[in-house]
Amino acid sequence: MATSISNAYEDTNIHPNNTIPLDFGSVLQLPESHVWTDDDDSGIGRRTCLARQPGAVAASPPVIDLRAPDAMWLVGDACRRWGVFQVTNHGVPHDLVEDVEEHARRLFKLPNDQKLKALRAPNGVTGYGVPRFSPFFPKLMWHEGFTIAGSAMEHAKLLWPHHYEEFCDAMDKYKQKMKSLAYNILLVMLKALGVDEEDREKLSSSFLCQSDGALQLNSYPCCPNPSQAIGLAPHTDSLLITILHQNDTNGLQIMQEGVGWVPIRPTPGALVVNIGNLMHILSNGAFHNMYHRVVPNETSHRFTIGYFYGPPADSVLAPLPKLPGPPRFRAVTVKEYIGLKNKHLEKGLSFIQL
Ligand SMILES: C=C1C[C@]23C[C@H]1CC[C@H]2[C@@]12CCC[C@@](C)(C(=O)O1)[C@H]2[C@@H]3C(=O)O
Ligand SMILES: O=C(O)CCC(=O)C(=O)O
Ligand SMILES: [Fe+2]
Repeated sequence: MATSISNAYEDTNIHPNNTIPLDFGSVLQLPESHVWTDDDDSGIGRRTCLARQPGAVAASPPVIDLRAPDAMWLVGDACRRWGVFQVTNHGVPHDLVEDVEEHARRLFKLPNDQKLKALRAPNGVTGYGVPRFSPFFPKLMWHEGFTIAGSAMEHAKLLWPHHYEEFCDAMDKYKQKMKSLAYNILLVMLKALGVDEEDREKLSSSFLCQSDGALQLNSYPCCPNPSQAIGLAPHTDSLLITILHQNDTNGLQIMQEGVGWVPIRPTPGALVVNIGNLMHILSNGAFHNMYHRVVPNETSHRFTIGYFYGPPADSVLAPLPKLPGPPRFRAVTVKEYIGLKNKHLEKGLSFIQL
């Protein structure tokens, strides 16, 4: 039977995740379990920012109209320079995005004991819980999430026994829209890498047409002491690309070497697109492997919806042929790579470097 992207994540947890999210509504101050200090690898101490000339406008990743005539060039430049950009004119209906965000708010507003009924299994993918990579860190993140790999129905029934359909329908509709948008963005990226039509056809039939994605609903509640907390610890995403809707609350930051943490401010109607490890490998390192984190805030609840797009677990990935320079990575199956990432986190990539 054909594999899917979620097969790459099942049973690859080296560190089973038995932690449950804090009941955020019940705490008035930051619990010790959630206090991060400079050496907790949260990047909290890494506030290095070059002194900018007064009045200099800080550079930030571009907002690209996907229907603009020079979209392909802009996407390629952003992938090389930043590894992230925002897109408008993406074709995902605004009311669908709003509807999915409203369902996420409804889910996270449920009482803590109700949410825990849909807890993700320690070696599972779908369900409610702390970030999957939490076991790598000594402290807990100011975050609760709900992952949907495949159907959400089983877990949604636990949350809303009598009316789970509307949640599942909205998520399915959104996933379908994300899948076609991600496919189109991947084709633009391949063109930007100089891959000719014949090779694009081959890649499309070999793994792109079978690629799909998982949804991650993220909630970062208001935090009593945000300077000592972290919403999501610094990381890179593992798959090809991530497409992220963020509500109107800031929090996402990317690490720009030599500058420090650069905010990606929400642009109404835009979606954030970032390069994952598999796209970094496919581009032979040309597209930047974007390191990012989320910082919480005191007064506004941040919600985001991430769509993680990748090929089936048994797909073999390697740097595309005909790219300039010698290959920098060996061939790897998606399942093997995810296994390396789940065991070694960011060091996983070094195991396939040539
Ligand atoms: C399909 C995916 C992609 C996941 C796992 C699963 C669902 C949630 C994604 C994240 C989201 C938070 C960072 C990360 C590193 C994490 O721990 O969970 C991501 C991970 C990956 O990019 O590998
Ligand atoms: O919520 C955000 O702003 C970013 C989420 C993220 O990086 C992730 O889910 O991988
Ligand atoms: Fe991420």
